[in-house]
Amino acid sequence: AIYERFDDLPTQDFNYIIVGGGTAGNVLANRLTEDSFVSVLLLEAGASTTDVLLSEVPFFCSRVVPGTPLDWNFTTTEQPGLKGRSVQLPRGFGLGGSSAVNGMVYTRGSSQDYDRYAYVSGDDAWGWDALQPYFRKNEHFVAPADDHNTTDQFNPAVHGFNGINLVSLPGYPRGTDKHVIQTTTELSDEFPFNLDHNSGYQLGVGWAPTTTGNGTRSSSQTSYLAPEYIERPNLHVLIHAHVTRILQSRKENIHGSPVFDAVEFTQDAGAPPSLKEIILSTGSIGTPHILLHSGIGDDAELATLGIPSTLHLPDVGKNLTDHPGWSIIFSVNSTETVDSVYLRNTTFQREALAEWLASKTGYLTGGLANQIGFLRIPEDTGVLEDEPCAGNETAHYELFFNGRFWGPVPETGNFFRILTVVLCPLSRGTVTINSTNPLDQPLINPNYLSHPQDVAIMQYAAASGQKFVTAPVWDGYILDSLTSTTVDDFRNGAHSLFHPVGTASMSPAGADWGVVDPDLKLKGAKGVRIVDASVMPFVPAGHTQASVYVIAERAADLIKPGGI
Ligand SMILES: Cc1cc2nc3c(=O)[nH]c(=O)nc-3n(C[C@H](O)[C@H](O)[C@H](O)COP(=O)(O)OP(=O)(O)OC[C@H]3O[C@@H](n4cnc5c(N)ncnc54)[C@H](O)[C@@H]3O)c2cc1C
Repeated sequence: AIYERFDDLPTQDFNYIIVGGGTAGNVLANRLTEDSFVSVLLLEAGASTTDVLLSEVPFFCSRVVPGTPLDWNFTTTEQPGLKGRSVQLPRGFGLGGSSAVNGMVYTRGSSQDYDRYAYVSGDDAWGWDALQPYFRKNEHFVAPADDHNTTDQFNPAVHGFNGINLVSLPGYPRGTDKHVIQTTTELSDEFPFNLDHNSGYQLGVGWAPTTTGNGTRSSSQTSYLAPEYIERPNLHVLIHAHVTRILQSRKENIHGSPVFDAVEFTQDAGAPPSLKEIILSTGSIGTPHILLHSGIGDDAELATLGIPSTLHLPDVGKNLTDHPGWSIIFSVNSTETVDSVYLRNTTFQREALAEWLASKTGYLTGGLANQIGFLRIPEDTGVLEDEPCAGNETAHYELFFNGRFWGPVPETGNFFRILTVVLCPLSRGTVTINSTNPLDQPLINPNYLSHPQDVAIMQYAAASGQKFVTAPVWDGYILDSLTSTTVDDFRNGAHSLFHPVGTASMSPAGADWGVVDPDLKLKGAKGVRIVDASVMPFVPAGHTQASVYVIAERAADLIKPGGI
């Protein structure tokens, strides 16, 4: 059940304490409590997010964050690569975590992304083939909200139909669907059609599935904590519990490793013990934040703040990697755009909401975009000095086709937008702290566009987006390009795609770098595992939630007694 106060919990004996009821944390809460003899406490700083309309309605995903009660409201430090701007880095605050506020795009990346995780961590079980059962345990593919024929839009052979998390194809047509798909025929060399990006072979342009089902968002709360699971007597979810540190109630074990066996949090509850393990699932920002305040990080850096070191792990908070994105915008000769159909039409807004509330159908079942492209920069262009991606079938950049203006919509005009994304950035940043108060925000410095090759890829991607709309099908539709593709322009306009990873990265067992071993145990310590986006050593060439779900599904098997 879900509790608001620690004192109301029916027990204080737990086998596992999971910190963070987000994307990964709820998978673990579900899977570990499949064994009725295992007792789990899940601590979440925010509240429940089911029944929050902004989260439930797919179309509202662009409004649910930033700057709402469902957001941690993080901003980055001033970014030299973005002309000194600091940019918003929303993270979901509440059960479901970022899966309750994200853009819902369901992409797994390329098979090579996972094979690189296996190679870098020294554990073949993180490879694409080995993870297939876990993708299927997660995914429950369902028909789109409008029940249209999806034969040419995905390959059922690569999807899971019996998992827990709902995934489906776009549930409402967009005015540019035909244009985007026809471009894959007219400019097939550069923009080939890909029936299913989630097959492991991601290159090309195709339809974009989302974590939706029955016209509604599927978050890790609506799925993994659905009523049949949350009612388990061995699953205890405590909300409004902001964890500040993990603690050692004993000094160290016989091998000299520190044992972390208790957590401190904002409800005045003392420090409940965790009998077997503490699992940190607080995400790429929250996890290093808690570790650093617990004295786990670089000794010297912690000493400058006067935080006593409990474990010298210099890589905590390092290796922060995120996807930068930038939109190119075109004015178009059509009133069938999101701007005209919805954003400026308050009558239709009311009607669409009424339809969604009555039947979970209609315009508001649509997400951000119906199509997406994963593309590579040809070698002979000379743009790239080194291969930044996991392999030669992994995309360097993404084009995300979204029929609306970005930002406050001008009073007149109709627009088509292509979001361009650098998928394998070489820029690296940090999450650090500059205060001893764990309730203060951390310093988040993703160092966007600090590596020259990222800049070159973004420029190529923007030019590629311009090229896309030169296919004959766009004749008479595109009126004007409103964005130039100079480096100055996108340094002024680029932003986060909200995919931070890498701040508690996996490395081989025994390696003197990284933060967790391939079994996700905190290096050099006992009693702590990390299961969230922070453990990924590289950001996958896709949106990150599918990777987080699959990591959590495998982690559950690693954690279960006799786990594989
Ligand atoms: C606005 C936005 C749009 C995105 N769009 C997409 C998309 O379209 N497709 C996609 O694949 N990915 C997308 N992502 C990224 C994706 O959602 C994340 O990579 C993924 O959900 C991260 O999962 P996680 O488990 O690591 O962290 P989260 O899901 O963020 O979970 C962390 C949880 O821990 C809790 N927590 C944190 N600190 C504490 C603490 N100290 N004490 C207690 N609880 C704490 C948080 O409240 C949260 O519930 C988006 C993300 C955002 C924010």
